[in-house]
Amino acid sequence: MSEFSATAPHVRDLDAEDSDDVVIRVRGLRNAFGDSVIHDNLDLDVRRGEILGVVGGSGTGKSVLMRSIIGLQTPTEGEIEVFGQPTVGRSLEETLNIRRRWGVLFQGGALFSTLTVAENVQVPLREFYPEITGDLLDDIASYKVVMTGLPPDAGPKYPSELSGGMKKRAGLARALALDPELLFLDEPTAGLDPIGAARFDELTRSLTDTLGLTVFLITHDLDTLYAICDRVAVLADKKVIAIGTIDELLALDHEWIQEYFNGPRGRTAIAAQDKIKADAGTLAPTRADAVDTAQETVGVRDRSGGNEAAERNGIEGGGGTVRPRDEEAEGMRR
Ligand SMILES: Nc1ncnc2c1ncn2[C@@H]1O[C@H](COP(=O)(O)OP(=O)(O)OP(=O)(O)O)[C@@H](O)[C@H]1O
Repeated sequence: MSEFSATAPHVRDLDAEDSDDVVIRVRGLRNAFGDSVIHDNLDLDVRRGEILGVVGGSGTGKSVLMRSIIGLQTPTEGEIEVFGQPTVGRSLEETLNIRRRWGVLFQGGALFSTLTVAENVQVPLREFYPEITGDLLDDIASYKVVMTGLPPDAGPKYPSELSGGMKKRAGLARALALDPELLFLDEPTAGLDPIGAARFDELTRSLTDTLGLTVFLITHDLDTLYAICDRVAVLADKKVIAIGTIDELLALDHEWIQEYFNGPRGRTAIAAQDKIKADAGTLAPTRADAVDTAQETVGVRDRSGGNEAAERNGIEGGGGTVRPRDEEAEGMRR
C-alpha cells in the first residue's frame, strides 16, 4: 500500500463548503509547545447538525485541537471561526456570546468534586445567566440531570458517589446546561464497559437529533464511530489528513486509515453494527452481545483502545474514581 502524502486531497474540498452550514471553521492552525510542533497548517470544517468523530493516534493533538477551538489553548498561528465569528486572539469577554452557545464534556467529566451533581450543572448557568436564581436554577438543573438519563436523586450526590457512567452523564448534563447548539465531547466512552458505552452513544445520538446539536467528538472507540458519527476526521502528520464518512475513508489508500478502520478491531465494530441492525432491537442491550459475537467471528478479544487512553488519564471504569484535570474543571468557569 502506498504512503499517503501530506498533500493528499481531503475526501471533500473544504472551500466548497457552504459557510452557513459550517459551525466550526479552522484554517492554517499551528500549535507548538517549545520545539514540539503539534499542528501545522491544519484545516477543518464541522458542519451544522453533524456528529463529527475526530480520530488519530495517541498524541496527534486531538485534545489540543479541541482546546484551541474552545479557547483554552492559544494557537501559534491560524484562524478559528465558531458560528461565523473569529475566536483566536479575542478575550473571554469578547467571546461570551459564542461560549454560551456551546457545551463541553472533558475527558473524565472534569466535575468539581466539592459540588453536587446539581451544583455542577448550575456552574455555567450561574456564570452566564447570574439573574437566574432560586427555584428556577434548581428546576433547570433537575431537568438536565433527568435529560441525561440520571435518576432524579442523583442531583444531590457528589461525584465520588457516582459510577463512571453516571459521572459521564453528569458531565453531559452540565455541558447541556445552557441549551447549547454545539457540543464538544472528549473521549466520552473511555473507561466505560461496552453496555455503558453503547448507552452513552445512544444518548448522544438521540440528544443530537432531538435538540438539533452539532457534535465534535474525540474518540478512540470504533464502535462509537460506526454507531453514531456522520463523518470522521483523521488527524495525522500534524493536520487533518482526511475527512468523510467511514465508507469514504475506507476508499482511501492510506496505511493508517486502512489499519485503523479495516483492522481486526474495525471489522469487529462493523460486525457488531451489522448484528445490531439485523436484531433491529434496542442498541444498548444488544451491542455488548454483538461485540462478543463479532470478536469471536474475527478472533479478537480485546477492544481496549479507549481504555488505554482512559488509564493514562486516570479514569477507571465502573464505580472507579475519576480525577478531573483541575484546569479543565476550572475551564467551566471561564
Ligand atoms: N500544555 C501542554 N504543554 C506541553 N505539551 C502539551 C500540552 N498539552 C498537550 N501537549 C502535548 O501535545 C501533544 C498532543 O496532546 P493531545 O492531548 O492533544 O493528544 P491526543 O491526540 O488527544 O492524545 P490521546 O489520544 O492520547 O488523548 C502531546 O504530545 C502532549 O504531550
